[in-house]
Amino acid sequence: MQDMEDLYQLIAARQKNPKKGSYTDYLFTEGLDKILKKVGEEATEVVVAAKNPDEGQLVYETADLFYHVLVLLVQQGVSFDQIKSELAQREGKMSDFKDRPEIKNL
Ligand SMILES: N=c1c2ncn([C@@H]3O[C@H](COP(=O)(O)OP(=O)(O)OP(=O)(O)O)[C@@H](O)[C@H]3O)c2ncn1[C@@H]1O[C@H](COP(=O)(O)O)[C@@H](O)[C@H]1O
Repeated sequence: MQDMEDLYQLIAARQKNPKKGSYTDYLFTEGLDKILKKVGEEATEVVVAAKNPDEGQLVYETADLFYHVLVLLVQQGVSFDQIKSELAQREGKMSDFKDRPEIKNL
């Protein structure tokens, strides 16, 4: 089994030591705009899949999106720990969203 952090590290290793013929290497060679295009496409495919009764398709497209987002983070020099820290510091802070004025006025 490969978790997200392992996959991030593998992608970072591909950037450091390019592997000829690798799709990941192809994305890094093409650069930021290509990676952004893929993230956008994959996000759209997740949206379409979620409206489809086939749960497997949603799982497949979500995995594609996660992979491409990890490639984007590596490309931009954002570490996996930065994402983990951001999520961790939100823990317990988001539960009072109903008290926000903009929510109360809905
Ligand atoms: N998780 C993934 C993963 N998910 C999706 N993809 C690739 O993402 C592409 C998405 O398919 P599309 O049809 O949208 O794109 P395409 O037509 O192939 O290519 P484009 O010209 O559109 O870019 C496919 O080519 C998939 O192979 C992935 N490629 C690699 N990984 C992981 O990354 C690791 C390292 O991969 P490589 O370095 O590429 O061997 C692998 O061991 C895998 O674990």
